[in-house]
Amino acid sequence: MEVNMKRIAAERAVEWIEDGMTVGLGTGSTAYWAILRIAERVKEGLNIRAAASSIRSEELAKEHGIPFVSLDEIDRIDLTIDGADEVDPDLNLTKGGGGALLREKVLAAASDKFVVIVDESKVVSSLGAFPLPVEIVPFGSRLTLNALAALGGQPTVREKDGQRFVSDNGNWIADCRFGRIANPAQLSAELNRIPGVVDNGLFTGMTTAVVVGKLDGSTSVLRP
Ligand SMILES: O=C[C@H](O)[C@H](O)[C@H](O)COP(=O)(O)O
Repeated sequence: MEVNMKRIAAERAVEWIEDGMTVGLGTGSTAYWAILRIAERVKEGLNIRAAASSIRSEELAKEHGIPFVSLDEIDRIDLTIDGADEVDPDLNLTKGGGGALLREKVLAAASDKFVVIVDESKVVSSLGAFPLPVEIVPFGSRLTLNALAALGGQPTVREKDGQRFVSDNGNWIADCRFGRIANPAQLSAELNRIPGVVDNGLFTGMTTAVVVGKLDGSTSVLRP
């Protein structure tokens, strides 16, 4: 039987959720499995409340009966579980393949623990093979794209099903190709200095642990 590496990583991370916690829900095909497992644990009696990093994760969680809390009602999140597109040896991440990077970063920054769940193909020696998503405001986008290009990002505005992709926040995503990213924190700061950039998919110094699902059916946990 084929091993579902995303699912085993997700289910292992969900074991870390304890009664009474406020839990942040990530977005994507790996976070999907975490949400389903959390829903099972809630049905078994786990008492938590959850906040989500995207409209689709919120809908999935509500559909499966996970008690929900608005971010406007809380000051901290105990534990957020989310996927990633790449993880480097320092546990810096590229995120935003699904376009949810801004809300994901808002949740991660407010979380006491930020646990990342990936299959082993996402663990890389340096970030950059996966195009870096950058969320930009539509206003003046040509100027913002010029600034991203000047930094060496070769930006492409994301499309989905032949239409411009619009984030949950009404913004666009510029997928950038910087090649190997030698200093993720520095690049992240440079990107966020561009006025039309809302945020970018580099998550540096935020990760508490990475749970890696492996082809042999095992998991491993990476810590900074
Ligand atoms: O915007 C999407 C998120 O950052 C996802 O967590 C990331 O793209 C990983 O997604 P997946 O688990 O589907 O590979």
